[in-house]
This record gives sequence, C-alpha cells and structure tokens, in this order.
Amino acid sequence: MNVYDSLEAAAVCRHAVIALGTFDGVHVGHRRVMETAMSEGKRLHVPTLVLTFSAHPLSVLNPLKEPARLATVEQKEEYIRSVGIDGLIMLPMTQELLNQSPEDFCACLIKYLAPSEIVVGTNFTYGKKAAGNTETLVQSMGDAHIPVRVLDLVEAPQSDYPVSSTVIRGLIAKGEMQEAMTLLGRPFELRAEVVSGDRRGRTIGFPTANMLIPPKAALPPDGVYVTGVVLDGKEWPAMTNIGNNPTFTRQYRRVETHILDWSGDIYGKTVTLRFYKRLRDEKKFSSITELVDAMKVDKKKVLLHFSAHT
Ligand SMILES: Cc1cc2nc3c(=O)[nH]c(=O)nc-3n(C[C@H](O)[C@H](O)[C@H](O)COP(=O)(O)O)c2cc1C
Ligand SMILES: Nc1ncnc2c1ncn2[C@@H]1O[C@H](COP(=O)(O)OP(=O)(O)OP(=O)(O)O)[C@@H](O)[C@H]1O
Repeated sequence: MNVYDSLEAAAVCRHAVIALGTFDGVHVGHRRVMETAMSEGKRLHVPTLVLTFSAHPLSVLNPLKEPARLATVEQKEEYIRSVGIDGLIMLPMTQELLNQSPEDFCACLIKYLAPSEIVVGTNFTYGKKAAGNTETLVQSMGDAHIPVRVLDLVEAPQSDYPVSSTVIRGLIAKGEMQEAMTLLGRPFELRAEVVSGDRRGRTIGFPTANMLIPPKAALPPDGVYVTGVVLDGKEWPAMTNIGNNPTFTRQYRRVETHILDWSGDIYGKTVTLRFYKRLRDEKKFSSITELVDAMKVDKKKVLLHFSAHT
C-alpha cells in the first residue's frame, strides 16, 4: 500500500475509488466503507484509496477538547493496510485544511484525483466547520459526473445506535473491553514504548513491563485486565494493572504488564498490548503477601481466559 501525505503527491493515483473519513480506530463501520470502496474498485478495474487525516480536527481547533485517540498514526496505517486498500492519503491536520470550504475541498479532490467514485457513510461531514455533508458532496461531485455511494451506518449488535469512534471511546473509558472489541472487530490495542519502573515486580515474583503511554491515547480505567502482548509477531498471554499501586507509597499512575511464562529484556522496545477483559479494581492491600496472592488469582483467571478462547 502506497502512502501519500498530500493530494498532489497522490495524483499518481487518478481515477481511483476513494473512501473518505477520519477513521479513528478503523472500526467495523469504517471497514464496511473501505470494503465497499474496494469492491467498487474491482468492479471498475481501478485502484482503491482511503483519504484520511493524521489527527482529529479538534487536535488543532481545540486541543483541550480533543477526544482520546483509539490508534496512533502508525496503527491506523496498519489497520487500513490490513483491509487490502491500494493507497492511503494521510493528510496532516492543519488550520489551513480546516479552513478549506466544502466547495474547495471537493474542487481539490476533483483536480488532483479525478475519482471514479466516492464512498462514505451517511454521517460523513467535511470542510470548514464541518459544513459539508453527504448532500453537498453528492451535489459537488455530481457536477463533475462522479458518483457518490452513501452507506447506511453499521449498527452495534443488539442495539439501535451506530458503531462510532465516540461510542468505542466511551466503552474503553468504562473498562468494557469485550464490548469495545465487538465494535472494533479486534481487541483495543495500546501501542507504546516499554520503560523502566521501580524494578520491584521481579522481587515479588511478577516482573512487569511499564509502558510510556502517549498523552492523547484512549486508556481503560484503573484496574486489572486480561491482556495479550505482541512481541515479534507472537502474542503472549499477560495481565495488566493500570493505576498507582496504592499498596506502596509515593507512587504514580502507570500501565504495567506481567507477561506470563516469559522472560527477556524489552526495555526501549515498542510493544502492542491487547485488552481482552477487565478482571477487578486495583486495591490497596495491607501486605505484599496479600498483593502477591491476589496476583496469583489474577494469573489463574488469565490462563482460564486464554484456554477458553484459543
Ligand atoms: C496483574 C497485576 C495486578 C496488580 N494489582 C495491584 C493491586 O491491586 N494493588 C496494588 O497496589 N498494586 C497492584 N499491582 C502493581 C504491583 O504493585 C506492581 O506490579 C509492583 O509493585 C511492581 O512495580 P514495578 O513494576 O514498578 O517494579 C498489580 C500488578 C499486576 C501486574
Ligand atoms: N457505523 C458506521 N457504518 C458505516 N460507515 C460509517 C460508520 N461510522 C462512520 N462511518 C463512515 O466512515 C467514515 C469515517 O467516519 P468517522 O471517522 O467520522 O467515524 P465515526 O466513527 O462516526 O467517528 P466519530 O464518532 O468521531 O464521529 C465516514 O465516511 C463515515 O460516514
């Protein structure tokens, strides 16, 4: 999959079918849009492109209100690649882009890319103040004889609301990892560098890898989780604690993971942590023995989870 950072650079891919959107998390609804674009591309014998942005518009307009990110730019690229898309246009999110009127945005698309067709969901908006919608898109593209396919939104199972990045952020913030996994179509994945902690874990029989969490990343609430750690392409069962280790004094909030039946050095490595299930709240224990006993129970639950799911 070729990756471009401007419409000008992507002009080598004129006449493609294009899927448009922010696509944070690349959830099941986003994938429906991309897969429809791909089958249209095949039908028309042209490549398929995804046109998206490197960050949420609020990261520029009002950073304090920027929603938590479900994926880093690298993860987003990887998820889109896994759909089988031919090319990705990842436009940097800038004030200039956000100032572009819906008409100008469409004019640039037509000028540089001359799409064969465009695919979006019914809630797609674009251009300055998100003033453009599917109706304006159909009209602007229609003037240039470019068809626009507007898809009904994929709904969450057993519910009457559409899958959206916003709903998934809410589930993660409540620790509802299984529900988040259903809507994402994969477990929620946190990707970050492993940094050193207090090196106390190894002294109590449970060494942990502490992760340096990107400041804008979506994060489940404090507590203990069944997780998996991906190392060199292989997933290892793991258990993760998010919190400030209240059993000990002078602590700070961290995300730390014990990888089951594994030993090695991953300081400085970037790893992917998959969240499967919340096990319990983080607790203040009155002794280290009680903490270790609780962690042994956690470990049994992790093993049970993996034996039931693999
Ligand atoms: C699965 C798991 C569960 C944990 N549960 C708790 C807990 O309930 N309360 C607590 O104070 N610390 C808890 N911890 C954190 C341990 O106190 C911590 O791993 C240990 O102090 C090592 O810290 P270090 O990584 O900085 O060396 C948990 C850690 C793991 C991996
Ligand atoms: N559930 C869905 N089913 C089908 N298409 C969708 C769905 N959700 C979003 N889309 C489409 O996918 C593209 C990207 O949308 P966008 O990233 O704004 O998604 P979103 O999940 O609705 O995000 P947010 O919750 O932040 O509004 C758009 O074309 C949008 O219309």
